Amino acid sequence: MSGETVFVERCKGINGLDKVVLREVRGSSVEVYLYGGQVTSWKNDHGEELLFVSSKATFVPPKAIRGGIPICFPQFGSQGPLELHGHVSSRFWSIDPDPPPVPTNSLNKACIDLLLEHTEEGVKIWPHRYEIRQRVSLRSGGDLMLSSRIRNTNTDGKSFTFTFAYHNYFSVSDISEVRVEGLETVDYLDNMQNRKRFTEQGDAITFESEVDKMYVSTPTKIAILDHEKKRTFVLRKDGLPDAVVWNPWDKKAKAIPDFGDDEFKRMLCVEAAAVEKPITLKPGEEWKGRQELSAVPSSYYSGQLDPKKPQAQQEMGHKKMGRLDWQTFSQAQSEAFAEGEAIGLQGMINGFGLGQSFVDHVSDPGLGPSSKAPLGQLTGQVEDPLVARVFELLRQSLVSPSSEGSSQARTDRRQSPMWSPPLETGPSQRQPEFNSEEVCDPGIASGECLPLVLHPLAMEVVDSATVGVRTATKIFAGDAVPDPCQVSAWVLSQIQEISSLLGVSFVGHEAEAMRLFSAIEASWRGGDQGGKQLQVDGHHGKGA
Ligand SMILES: O=P(O)(O)OC[C@H]1O[C@H](O)[C@H](O)[C@@H](O)[C@@H]1O
Repeated sequence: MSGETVFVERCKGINGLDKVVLREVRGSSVEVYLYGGQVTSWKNDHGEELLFVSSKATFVPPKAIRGGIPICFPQFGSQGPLELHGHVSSRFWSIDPDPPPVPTNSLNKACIDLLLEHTEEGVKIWPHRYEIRQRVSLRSGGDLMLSSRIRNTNTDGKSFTFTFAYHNYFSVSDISEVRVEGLETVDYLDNMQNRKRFTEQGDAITFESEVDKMYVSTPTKIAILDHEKKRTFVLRKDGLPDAVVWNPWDKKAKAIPDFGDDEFKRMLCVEAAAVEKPITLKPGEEWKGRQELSAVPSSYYSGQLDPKKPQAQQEMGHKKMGRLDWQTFSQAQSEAFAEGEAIGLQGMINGFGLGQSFVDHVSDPGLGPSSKAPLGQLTGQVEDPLVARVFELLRQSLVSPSSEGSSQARTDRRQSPMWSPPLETGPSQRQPEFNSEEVCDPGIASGECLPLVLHPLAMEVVDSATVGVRTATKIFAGDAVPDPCQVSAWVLSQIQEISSLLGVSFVGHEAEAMRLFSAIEASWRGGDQGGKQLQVDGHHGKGA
């Protein structure tokens, strides 16, 4: 690959409307129209479109763009006196000249901050003054993050109340092949029955007719599984307690002018929302909400299986994955999570090709003990060979020296050459079969916890030349600085990423860390598990 990636580019889109394109080195991209402040495209590193935009979308103001991610504010749906979904998706946003600071350790290079303020015209319709700041970030693993801040700028002392949604239109292969997980047993208000309240049944949601439901107080994570595409979208949200699920189906589709008659088959809206309990802001107050979207191969998703489906069918779509419970994390991790940084852990795990199988459990921040105590406990059963293998690699790399017997063992390991041959990860070395009874470690089988004693995050800023990679987090020190000719840029970046996202330093564990990530990389490059091949720029450590 030649040429530098332009992470953020402003250009003209359909009908000459201004848009901003975000790119990430591995090839993912996002497009955001200033009209509506609306994301209209999110592509993965294979260039596949992940969002639905109708072929009949007009891209002509004042009509909102049909598809992508419209913002609903100050009113969701028809819940109030305003036009459906409020008015901000038919307004021209600007690029925020004074955006909130980006965290110094952030790995997001592709990010744009948009701003929308009330207009005096608008005040006649909704008598309030406000400011909405929206950050759209394309994270290093290809995840799409939207975060919004809404401020009441009324000067007359009046509070205002609003509802809000990210009206996500996901692109799916065929709606009859899709199911949504995470909303089972959750209460919903059915928009098709005057918002009457029901409780969702215990099964994952599938689609056979029109659906327009507002699920209230949902879990923070919802998965949309597309069997045919073998793709799972994961929606994570914060500050947005509710979720709307909408598909117009055939009849309603025909009645929507900017929507193709058959397009209901290829889309599903699962919207992160605050609708049941409207939010009130006093003058000067600010509300924050955000969502992160990931798209991962379904074969790596650890979602609950539908007990009603025949086993053969389940295996076609979803391999049963291991359950890992990472019960505690360092304080740094908890704090990072609170700051919204740890959510990116998913991107890192996706980088391993594990999709949700670790994230499901790892991303629960837990409440770490003091940072002097073992930082984590990893227990569980591992049923998938690839997950088992990486799990084992992780365990080997992160395992406490004390659990390996003597401090001599640790010293020996530390004196081993920086570049140890990668652990064997070829097909013949993988555990051939795991059944539900088998586990990769006897300690895990008996439910014993493995203490992880990586050091708490060393937040010291070191000179980028010293670490050989661009980072503000101390990862390597002194003689342990790796020779970039010996490990790939991907390995360095993953070490960097896991270090900052987990809130740990690898000092004292450099060789194991490099061995671990190199082995994972080698495994991916060998890729006989249906995992995609890594696409690594500057393989020999030239950096991206
Ligand atoms: O046609 P729109 O204004 O874009 O609204 C499309 C749909 O959005 C939401 O999902 C609402 O719950 C639906 O009631 C509405 O029909």
